[in-house]
Amino acid sequence: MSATLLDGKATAAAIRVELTARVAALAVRGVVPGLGTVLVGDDPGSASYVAGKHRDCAEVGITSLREDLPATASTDDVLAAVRRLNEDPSCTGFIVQLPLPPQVDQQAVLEAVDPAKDADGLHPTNLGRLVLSVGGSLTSPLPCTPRGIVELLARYDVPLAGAEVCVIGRGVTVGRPIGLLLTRRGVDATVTLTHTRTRDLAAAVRRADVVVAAAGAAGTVRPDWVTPGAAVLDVGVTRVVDEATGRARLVGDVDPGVREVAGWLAPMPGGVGPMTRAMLLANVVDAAERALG
Ligand SMILES: Nc1nc(=O)c2c([nH]1)NC[C@@H]1CN(c3ccc(C(=O)N[C@@H](CCC(=O)O)C(=O)O)cc3)C=[N+]21
Repeated sequence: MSATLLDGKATAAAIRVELTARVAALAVRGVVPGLGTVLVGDDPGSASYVAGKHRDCAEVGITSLREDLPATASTDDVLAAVRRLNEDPSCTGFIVQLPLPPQVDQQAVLEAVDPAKDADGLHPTNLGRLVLSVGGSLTSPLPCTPRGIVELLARYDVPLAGAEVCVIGRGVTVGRPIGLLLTRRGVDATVTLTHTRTRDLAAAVRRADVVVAAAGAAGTVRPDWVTPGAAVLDVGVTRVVDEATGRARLVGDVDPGVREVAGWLAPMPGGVGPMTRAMLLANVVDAAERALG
């Protein structure tokens, strides 16, 4: 038996249709949401992600604004771009594409974003609000990938209440915040956060009903570690060069054999990535609705 695919591509497309209707309703009230992006340098991967975000915006009726800076930009140059978007009323939400070049103070840049316009949900104020809200409604933006994962699991009715979740990877965009979402009242999962120094990763994965693989290391999750029927979400993206063809391709953290053991699988590509993009749009539309009251 092969796992049921958690189809992030199709789910994200359905979410974009829902968002298109909400954007049309905002237009009736005289508001057009606008997503800004700050892109520093010319990394082809980052450029292609940013281009994808602007395509998504066009599809749902969100205006896009771009601040493209050279790879040599200083912290002050990036802070100036952030301030322009903070002050631009046509920009209702924006992101600073990560990673930033080493000479730019990433922490200072993320803190300079107006928390009300933080489409990534990565501003300290919004991460803090997430820490502080154990239950009840959260009106601040959520980090896009964690929100996308919870949304994908919910739409496929993967049980989370009382479930054991193993998160692999302690990164700020996925591993650290996702436990906060999954342990909220009403979601009620139990979360183990593992990382490169975890003593027995295999044992932690074997206990899990849900595995979130966000380590960024190809083949981390072995088929014999996965409990039959578990849900496995592949969040890793690693560039590998094919020995035979010499061509680069992207691979996830999950060994291909896991598909035969898992009950559900969010593959890479086609799983969590498209959901991340859809949640960015959702954060922008949410912010525009909140601004109207
Ligand atoms: N401020 C900021 N916010 C981000 O959200 C952010 C970032 N910086 N830096 C880089 C990472 C990476 N990321 C991805 C989003 C979608 C796919 C995606 O849609 N991937 C496709 C395959 C690749 C493709 O088709 O381009 C898929 O999984 O099906 C991948 C990666 C967002 N990031």
